[in-house]
Amino acid sequence: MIETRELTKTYRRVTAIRDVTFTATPGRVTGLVGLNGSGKSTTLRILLGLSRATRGAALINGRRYRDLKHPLRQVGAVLEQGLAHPGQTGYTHLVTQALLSGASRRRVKELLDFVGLDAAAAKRTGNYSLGMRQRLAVATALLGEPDVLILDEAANGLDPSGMAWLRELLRRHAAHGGTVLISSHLLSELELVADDVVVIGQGRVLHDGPLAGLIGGTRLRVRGGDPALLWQAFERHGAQVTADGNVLFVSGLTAEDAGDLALHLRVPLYELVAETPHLEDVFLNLAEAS
Ligand SMILES: Nc1ncnc2c1ncn2[C@@H]1O[C@H](COP(=O)(O)OP(=O)(O)OP(=O)(O)O)[C@@H](O)[C@H]1O
Repeated sequence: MIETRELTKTYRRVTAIRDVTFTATPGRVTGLVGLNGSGKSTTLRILLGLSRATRGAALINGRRYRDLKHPLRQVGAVLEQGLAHPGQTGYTHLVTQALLSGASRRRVKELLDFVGLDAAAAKRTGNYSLGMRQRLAVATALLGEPDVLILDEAANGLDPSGMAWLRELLRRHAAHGGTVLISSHLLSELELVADDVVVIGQGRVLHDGPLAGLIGGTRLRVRGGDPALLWQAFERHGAQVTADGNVLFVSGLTAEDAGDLALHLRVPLYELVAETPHLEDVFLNLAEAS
């Protein structure tokens, strides 16, 4: 479980975050989304004890990071700037980190295989691609088998198959009861993995809740032979209807019901599409409204 309460961080004249309050619950993937400079890294760095809050609380499993008894076994973190020394091989880096978290060499080997770096384990990390460095960072985070995972822009540099791999890993971690908090400025990345979303804009929480609630309901886009007749029939069925020329936008009705009604009226349909608003648009609206 991750909790922040009225978390505020001020750098001289800049307030990076103000009164940021949210919870990331076990068993779910929580996405922290915001434009560049909105305060995501600041929030995550405070949670991980890398920066001090000016005010408020940042708790992991009910404690501040510095008060955790076995931090590396409770929290795994993937931060934007990789921690591996470029002269070290992937294997040496993991073995060194394993000593800190009390993990065995067998676990190191398992993880190299798990993140797909088996073949590159003997290469220096300085020669790794960005995607390989991200995979190594994920392996490092998993060393201590922590239940809480915190990832800052972890999908950066991953190709589509790497992204799919990371999504699957995070979903599986949550399915086993783990807590996952992942930040991104790309909403499309989180849309496929997050159960809950915390939207942050200019250091403030703009939305906190299930992803489905943020996206809102699906609406239908309907184009047919007699728009006025369709409009009346849809409204009689309790739907809300708006129009743009001959195209009707209908909410509160399933595509099946709309199709059946049109058939009953013998009005031909040329287009019947269920549209889900894109998260990017929802976010831009929230950011503009703030
Ligand atoms: N050490 C610092 N000194 C002064 N201002 C800072 C410092 N760190 C961050 N800030 C400011 O705080 C605000 C939030 O920055 P932060 O890095 O948390 O945003 P972010 O959402 O993670 O952005 P990005 O996606 O670009 O990493 C920005 O205005 C940034 O310039």
